[in-house]
Amino acid sequence: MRICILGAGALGSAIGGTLAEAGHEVTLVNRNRGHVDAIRERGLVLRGDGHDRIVHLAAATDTAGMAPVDLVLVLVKSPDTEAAVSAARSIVGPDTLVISLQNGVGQEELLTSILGRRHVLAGRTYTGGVMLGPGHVLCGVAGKETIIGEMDGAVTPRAAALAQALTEAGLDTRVSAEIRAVIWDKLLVNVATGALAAVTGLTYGQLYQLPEIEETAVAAVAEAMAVAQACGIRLATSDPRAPWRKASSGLPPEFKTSMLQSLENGRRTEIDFINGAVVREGRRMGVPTPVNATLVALVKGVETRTGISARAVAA
Ligand SMILES: NC(=O)C1=CN([C@@H]2O[C@H](COP(=O)(O)OP(=O)(O)OC[C@H]3O[C@@H](n4cnc5c(N)ncnc54)[C@H](OP(=O)(O)O)[C@@H]3O)[C@@H](O)[C@H]2O)C=CC1
Ligand SMILES: CC(C)(CO)C(=O)C(=O)O
Repeated sequence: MRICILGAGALGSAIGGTLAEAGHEVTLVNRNRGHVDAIRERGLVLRGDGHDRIVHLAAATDTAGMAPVDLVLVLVKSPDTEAAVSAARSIVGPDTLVISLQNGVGQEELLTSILGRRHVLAGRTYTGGVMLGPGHVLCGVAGKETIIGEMDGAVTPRAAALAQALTEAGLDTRVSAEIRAVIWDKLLVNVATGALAAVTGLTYGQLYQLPEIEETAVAAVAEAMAVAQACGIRLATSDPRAPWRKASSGLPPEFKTSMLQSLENGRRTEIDFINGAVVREGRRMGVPTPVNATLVALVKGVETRTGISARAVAA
Protein backbone atom coordinates (compact mmCIF):
# COMPACT_ATOMS: atom_id res chain seq x y z
CA MET A 1 0.00 0.00 0.00
CA ARG A 2 1.03 3.60 -0.56
CA ILE A 3 0.57 5.26 2.80
CA CYS A 4 0.98 8.87 3.94
CA ILE A 5 1.32 9.62 7.63
CA LEU A 6 0.05 13.17 7.92
CA GLY A 7 1.70 14.64 11.01
CA ALA A 8 4.40 12.04 11.60
CA GLY A 9 5.58 13.06 15.05
CA ALA A 10 5.82 10.72 18.03
CA LEU A 11 3.02 8.30 17.17
CA GLY A 12 2.92 8.79 13.40
CA SER A 13 6.62 8.01 13.07
CA ALA A 14 6.26 4.90 15.26
CA ILE A 15 3.32 3.61 13.21
CA GLY A 16 4.75 4.71 9.86
CA GLY A 17 8.11 3.11 10.64
CA THR A 18 6.40 -0.14 11.62
CA LEU A 19 4.38 -0.24 8.37
CA ALA A 20 7.45 0.62 6.27
CA GLU A 21 9.44 -2.17 7.93
CA ALA A 22 6.76 -4.57 6.70
CA GLY A 23 7.27 -3.41 3.12
CA HIS A 24 4.61 -0.72 2.64
CA GLU A 25 5.52 2.41 0.69
CA VAL A 26 5.24 4.96 3.49
CA THR A 27 5.88 8.71 3.41
CA LEU A 28 6.16 10.52 6.73
CA VAL A 29 4.93 14.12 6.47
CA ASN A 30 5.97 16.46 9.25
CA ARG A 31 6.36 20.23 9.05
CA ASN A 32 9.50 20.06 11.22
CA ARG A 33 12.43 20.14 8.85
CA GLY A 34 14.88 18.82 11.49
CA HIS A 35 12.91 15.57 11.88
CA VAL A 36 12.48 15.17 8.11
CA ASP A 37 16.13 15.89 7.32
CA ALA A 38 17.34 13.44 9.98
CA ILE A 39 15.13 10.68 8.50
CA ARG A 40 16.34 11.46 4.99
CA GLU A 41 19.99 11.44 6.06
CA ARG A 42 20.14 8.52 8.50
CA GLY A 43 16.76 6.78 8.32
CA LEU A 44 14.17 6.70 11.09
CA VAL A 45 15.53 5.27 14.32
CA LEU A 46 12.91 3.27 16.23
CA ARG A 47 13.58 2.33 19.84
CA GLY A 48 11.77 -0.76 21.07
CA ASP A 49 12.62 -3.27 23.82
CA GLY A 50 15.61 -1.09 24.73
CA HIS A 51 17.21 -1.44 21.27
CA ASP A 52 17.42 1.00 18.37
CA ARG A 53 16.77 -0.13 14.80
CA ILE A 54 16.84 1.88 11.59
CA VAL A 55 14.06 2.02 9.02
CA HIS A 56 14.61 3.70 5.67
CA LEU A 57 11.54 5.45 4.30
CA ALA A 58 10.46 8.67 2.58
CA ALA A 59 9.89 11.88 4.54
CA ALA A 60 8.69 15.34 3.52
CA THR A 61 7.63 18.60 5.16
CA ASP A 62 4.38 18.72 3.15
CA THR A 63 2.45 16.78 0.53
CA ALA A 64 3.32 19.07 -2.42
CA GLY A 65 4.15 16.99 -5.51
CA MET A 66 3.04 13.70 -3.95
CA ALA A 67 0.79 11.40 -5.98
CA PRO A 68 -2.51 10.21 -4.43
CA VAL A 69 -2.04 7.40 -1.91
CA ASP A 70 -4.14 4.41 -0.83
CA LEU A 71 -4.25 5.40 2.83
CA VAL A 72 -3.77 8.61 4.81
CA LEU A 73 -3.35 8.25 8.57
CA VAL A 74 -4.01 11.61 10.22
CA LEU A 75 -1.74 12.02 13.25
CA VAL A 76 -1.28 15.75 13.76
CA LYS A 77 -2.46 17.02 17.13
CA SER A 78 -6.18 17.87 17.02
CA PRO A 79 -5.90 21.68 16.87
CA ASP A 80 -3.85 21.23 13.63
CA THR A 81 -6.22 18.82 11.87
CA GLU A 82 -8.19 21.26 9.75
CA ALA A 83 -5.15 23.03 8.32
CA ALA A 84 -3.17 19.83 7.72
CA VAL A 85 -5.99 17.91 6.01
CA SER A 86 -7.09 20.89 3.90
CA ALA A 87 -3.52 21.28 2.62
CA ALA A 88 -3.28 17.55 1.78
CA ARG A 89 -6.38 17.27 -0.43
CA SER A 90 -4.26 16.55 -3.54
CA ILE A 91 -3.10 13.15 -2.19
CA VAL A 92 -6.70 12.00 -1.71
CA GLY A 93 -7.66 10.21 -4.95
CA PRO A 94 -11.02 8.58 -5.74
CA ASP A 95 -10.21 5.42 -3.71
CA THR A 96 -8.08 6.91 -0.93
CA LEU A 97 -9.11 6.08 2.62
CA VAL A 98 -8.43 8.64 5.34
CA ILE A 99 -8.38 7.64 8.99
CA SER A 100 -7.73 9.71 12.07
CA LEU A 101 -6.04 7.74 14.84
CA GLN A 102 -6.01 10.87 16.97
CA ASN A 103 -7.38 10.99 20.48
CA GLY A 104 -10.52 12.85 21.48
CA VAL A 105 -13.89 13.28 19.81
CA GLY A 106 -15.00 15.17 16.71
CA GLN A 107 -12.15 14.26 14.30
CA GLU A 108 -14.26 12.19 11.90
CA GLU A 109 -16.90 14.89 11.53
CA LEU A 110 -14.16 17.38 10.65
CA LEU A 111 -12.54 15.03 8.10
CA THR A 112 -15.94 14.33 6.55
CA SER A 113 -16.69 18.04 6.22
CA ILE A 114 -13.37 18.59 4.39
CA LEU A 115 -13.09 15.43 2.26
CA GLY A 116 -16.58 13.97 1.99
CA ARG A 117 -17.95 10.90 3.69
CA ARG A 118 -16.82 8.18 1.28
CA HIS A 119 -13.13 8.69 2.07
CA VAL A 120 -13.39 8.63 5.85
CA LEU A 121 -13.14 5.67 8.22
CA ALA A 122 -12.95 6.14 11.98
CA GLY A 123 -10.19 4.68 14.10
CA ARG A 124 -8.51 4.76 17.48
CA THR A 125 -5.28 3.20 18.71
CA TYR A 126 -3.73 2.06 21.96
CA THR A 127 -0.25 2.13 20.45
CA GLY A 128 2.13 4.82 21.68
CA GLY A 129 5.15 6.83 20.62
CA VAL A 130 7.56 9.28 22.26
CA MET A 131 9.76 11.67 20.29
CA LEU A 132 13.33 11.17 21.56
CA GLY A 133 14.99 13.57 19.12
CA PRO A 134 14.98 14.41 15.41
CA GLY A 135 14.50 11.17 13.48
CA HIS A 136 14.39 9.11 16.70
CA VAL A 137 11.23 7.76 18.39
CA LEU A 138 10.30 5.34 21.14
CA CYS A 139 7.96 2.86 19.47
CA GLY A 140 5.13 1.31 21.52
CA VAL A 141 3.30 -0.42 18.68
CA ALA A 142 3.84 -4.16 19.21
CA GLY A 143 1.01 -5.90 21.03
CA LYS A 144 -1.20 -2.81 21.30
CA GLU A 145 -4.57 -2.71 19.59
CA THR A 146 -5.89 -0.43 16.85
CA ILE A 147 -9.59 -0.44 15.97
CA ILE A 148 -11.17 0.93 12.80
CA GLY A 149 -14.73 1.12 11.50
CA GLU A 150 -17.19 2.74 9.17
CA MET A 151 -18.98 5.70 10.67
CA ASP A 152 -22.39 4.05 10.09
CA GLY A 153 -21.34 0.79 11.76
CA ALA A 154 -21.37 -1.31 8.56
CA VAL A 155 -18.63 -3.95 8.43
CA THR A 156 -17.50 -3.35 4.84
CA PRO A 157 -15.02 -5.32 2.72
CA ARG A 158 -12.77 -2.23 2.49
CA ALA A 159 -12.53 -1.93 6.29
CA ALA A 160 -11.92 -5.67 6.70
CA ALA A 161 -9.22 -5.71 3.99
CA LEU A 162 -7.47 -2.71 5.51
CA ALA A 163 -7.52 -4.20 9.02
CA GLN A 164 -6.01 -7.41 7.68
CA ALA A 165 -3.26 -5.58 5.77
CA LEU A 166 -2.35 -3.44 8.79
CA THR A 167 -2.33 -6.44 11.12
CA GLU A 168 -0.06 -8.36 8.76
CA ALA A 169 2.25 -5.34 8.82
CA GLY A 170 2.53 -5.33 12.62
CA LEU A 171 -0.23 -2.84 13.54
CA ASP A 172 -2.68 -5.16 15.28
CA THR A 173 -6.00 -3.90 13.86
CA ARG A 174 -9.63 -5.05 14.04
CA VAL A 175 -12.91 -3.72 12.67
CA SER A 176 -15.69 -2.64 15.00
CA ALA A 177 -19.38 -2.20 14.18
CA GLU A 178 -19.66 0.17 17.16
CA ILE A 179 -17.03 2.75 16.40
CA ARG A 180 -18.70 5.48 18.48
CA ALA A 181 -18.25 3.29 21.54
CA VAL A 182 -14.64 2.61 20.49
CA ILE A 183 -14.00 6.36 20.32
CA TRP A 184 -15.40 6.84 23.81
CA ASP A 185 -13.59 3.77 25.21
CA LYS A 186 -10.33 5.39 24.06
CA LEU A 187 -11.42 8.80 25.33
CA LEU A 188 -11.74 7.28 28.82
CA VAL A 189 -8.10 6.14 28.68
CA ASN A 190 -6.97 9.68 27.82
CA VAL A 191 -9.30 11.17 30.45
CA ALA A 192 -7.59 8.87 32.99
CA THR A 193 -3.97 9.89 32.41
CA GLY A 194 -3.51 12.65 29.80
CA ALA A 195 -4.18 15.78 31.86
CA LEU A 196 -2.83 14.36 35.14
CA ALA A 197 0.48 13.44 33.51
CA ALA A 198 0.58 16.81 31.74
CA VAL A 199 0.11 19.00 34.82
CA THR A 200 2.38 16.91 37.04
CA GLY A 201 5.06 16.29 34.40
CA LEU A 202 5.27 12.64 35.47
CA THR A 203 6.16 9.63 33.32
CA TYR A 204 3.92 6.58 33.59
CA GLY A 205 6.43 4.92 35.91
CA GLN A 206 6.05 7.84 38.33
CA LEU A 207 2.35 8.60 37.82
CA TYR A 208 1.24 5.11 38.82
CA GLN A 209 3.05 5.32 42.20
CA LEU A 210 0.64 7.89 43.65
CA PRO A 211 -2.71 6.72 45.07
CA GLU A 212 -4.02 10.31 45.05
CA ILE A 213 -3.46 10.52 41.30
CA GLU A 214 -5.17 7.19 40.78
CA GLU A 215 -8.25 8.29 42.74
CA THR A 216 -8.48 11.55 40.79
CA ALA A 217 -8.12 9.65 37.51
CA VAL A 218 -10.83 7.19 38.49
CA ALA A 219 -13.17 10.06 39.49
CA ALA A 220 -12.60 11.79 36.12
CA VAL A 221 -13.28 8.53 34.26
CA ALA A 222 -16.45 7.88 36.31
CA GLU A 223 -17.79 11.30 35.26
CA ALA A 224 -16.99 10.60 31.60
CA MET A 225 -18.72 7.21 31.87
CA ALA A 226 -21.85 8.87 33.25
CA VAL A 227 -21.80 11.31 30.31
CA ALA A 228 -21.34 8.43 27.81
CA GLN A 229 -24.23 6.56 29.38
CA ALA A 230 -26.46 9.65 29.13
CA CYS A 231 -25.49 9.86 25.41
CA GLY A 232 -26.54 6.23 24.88
CA ILE A 233 -23.00 4.96 24.22
CA ARG A 234 -22.34 1.33 25.11
CA LEU A 235 -18.91 1.32 26.67
CA ALA A 236 -16.72 -1.79 26.87
CA THR A 237 -16.44 -1.55 30.65
CA SER A 238 -18.43 -0.25 33.61
CA ASP A 239 -15.35 -0.24 35.88
CA PRO A 240 -13.83 3.27 36.01
CA ARG A 241 -10.50 1.80 37.14
CA ALA A 242 -10.17 -0.26 33.94
CA PRO A 243 -9.25 2.68 31.64
CA TRP A 244 -6.65 3.81 34.20
CA ARG A 245 -5.05 0.36 34.09
CA LYS A 246 -5.35 0.11 30.31
CA ALA A 247 -3.63 3.47 29.68
CA SER A 248 -0.20 2.23 30.74
CA SER A 249 -0.39 -1.47 30.08
CA GLY A 250 2.41 -2.60 27.76
CA LEU A 251 4.13 0.81 27.73
CA PRO A 252 7.54 1.35 29.36
CA PRO A 253 7.91 3.27 32.67
CA GLU A 254 9.59 6.18 30.87
CA PHE A 255 6.53 6.66 28.64
CA LYS A 256 5.06 10.17 28.59
CA THR A 257 1.45 10.77 27.56
CA SER A 258 0.99 12.69 24.33
CA MET A 259 -0.50 15.58 26.33
CA LEU A 260 2.63 15.85 28.48
CA GLN A 261 4.78 15.69 25.33
CA SER A 262 2.77 18.63 23.89
CA LEU A 263 3.49 20.81 26.92
CA GLU A 264 7.16 19.83 26.99
CA ASN A 265 7.42 20.80 23.31
CA GLY A 266 5.70 24.15 23.87
CA ARG A 267 2.64 23.03 21.87
CA ARG A 268 -1.06 23.46 22.60
CA THR A 269 -2.60 20.35 24.11
CA GLU A 270 -5.71 18.46 23.04
CA ILE A 271 -7.43 19.24 26.35
CA ASP A 272 -10.49 20.76 24.59
CA PHE A 273 -10.95 17.52 22.60
CA ILE A 274 -10.51 15.21 25.62
CA ASN A 275 -11.56 16.37 29.12
CA GLY A 276 -13.08 19.47 27.51
CA ALA A 277 -15.30 17.26 25.34
CA VAL A 278 -16.51 15.44 28.48
CA VAL A 279 -17.40 18.78 30.09
CA ARG A 280 -19.24 20.01 26.96
CA GLU A 281 -21.21 16.79 26.49
CA GLY A 282 -21.91 16.64 30.22
CA ARG A 283 -23.35 20.15 30.11
CA ARG A 284 -25.52 19.20 27.12
CA MET A 285 -26.83 16.08 28.88
CA GLY A 286 -27.18 17.63 32.35
CA VAL A 287 -24.43 15.45 33.89
CA PRO A 288 -22.05 17.21 36.33
CA THR A 289 -18.33 16.94 35.50
CA PRO A 290 -16.43 18.94 38.17
CA VAL A 291 -13.26 16.80 38.12
CA ASN A 292 -12.88 17.09 34.34
CA ALA A 293 -13.63 20.83 34.49
CA THR A 294 -10.84 21.19 37.07
CA LEU A 295 -8.39 19.25 34.88
CA VAL A 296 -9.28 21.48 31.91
CA ALA A 297 -8.65 24.57 34.05
CA LEU A 298 -5.28 23.24 35.27
CA VAL A 299 -3.99 22.33 31.81
CA LYS A 300 -5.13 25.69 30.41
CA GLY A 301 -3.38 27.34 33.34
CA VAL A 302 -0.12 25.61 32.42
CA GLU A 303 -0.60 26.56 28.75
CA THR A 304 -1.00 30.19 29.84
CA ARG A 305 1.94 30.19 32.29
CA THR A 306 4.26 28.73 29.68
CA GLY A 307 3.10 31.16 26.96
CA ILE A 308 1.64 28.39 24.77
CA SER A 309 -1.87 29.94 24.67
CA ALA A 310 -0.53 33.38 23.73
CA ARG A 311 1.57 31.90 20.90
CA ALA A 312 -1.44 29.93 19.59
CA VAL A 313 -3.62 33.08 19.55
CA ALA A 314 -0.89 35.04 17.76
CA ALA A 315 -0.34 32.29 15.12
N1 LIG B 1 1.99 9.91 21.25
C1 LIG B 1 1.22 8.89 21.58
O1 LIG B 1 1.66 7.95 22.22
C2 LIG B 1 -0.21 8.84 21.16
C3 LIG B 1 -0.80 9.87 20.45
N2 LIG B 1 -2.11 9.73 20.03
C4 LIG B 1 -2.73 10.80 19.29
O2 LIG B 1 -2.04 10.91 18.04
C5 LIG B 1 -2.03 12.27 17.62
C6 LIG B 1 -0.58 12.70 17.40
O3 LIG B 1 0.09 12.65 18.65
P1 LIG B 1 1.67 12.74 18.75
O4 LIG B 1 2.30 11.88 17.73
O5 LIG B 1 2.00 12.53 20.17
O6 LIG B 1 1.89 14.27 18.33
P2 LIG B 1 3.22 15.00 17.81
O7 LIG B 1 3.05 16.45 18.14
O8 LIG B 1 4.42 14.29 18.28
O9 LIG B 1 3.14 14.80 16.24
C7 LIG B 1 2.36 15.56 15.37
C8 LIG B 1 3.29 16.22 14.38
O10 LIG B 1 2.53 16.80 13.32
C9 LIG B 1 3.18 18.00 12.94
N3 LIG B 1 2.25 18.84 12.21
C10 LIG B 1 1.29 19.68 12.67
N4 LIG B 1 0.65 20.28 11.65
C11 LIG B 1 1.21 19.81 10.52
C12 LIG B 1 0.97 20.05 9.15
N5 LIG B 1 0.03 20.90 8.74
N6 LIG B 1 1.74 19.41 8.23
C13 LIG B 1 2.73 18.55 8.63
N7 LIG B 1 3.00 18.28 9.94
C14 LIG B 1 2.24 18.90 10.87
C15 LIG B 1 3.57 18.61 14.27
O11 LIG B 1 4.52 19.64 14.10
P3 LIG B 1 4.85 20.62 15.35
O12 LIG B 1 5.79 19.83 16.22
O13 LIG B 1 5.49 21.77 14.67
O14 LIG B 1 3.58 20.97 16.03
C16 LIG B 1 4.09 17.38 15.01
O15 LIG B 1 5.47 17.17 14.77
C17 LIG B 1 -2.73 13.06 18.71
O16 LIG B 1 -4.09 13.21 18.40
C18 LIG B 1 -2.60 12.17 19.93
O17 LIG B 1 -3.62 12.36 20.87
C19 LIG B 1 -2.85 8.60 20.23
C20 LIG B 1 -2.31 7.56 20.92
C21 LIG B 1 -0.98 7.61 21.49
C1 LIG C 1 -0.45 6.15 24.82
C2 LIG C 1 -1.85 6.47 25.22
C3 LIG C 1 -2.72 5.29 24.81
C4 LIG C 1 -2.03 6.48 26.67
O1 LIG C 1 -1.24 7.39 27.29
C5 LIG C 1 -2.31 7.75 24.59
O2 LIG C 1 -3.32 7.74 23.91
C6 LIG C 1 -1.62 9.06 24.78
O3 LIG C 1 -0.60 9.15 25.42
O4 LIG C 1 -2.19 10.04 24.26
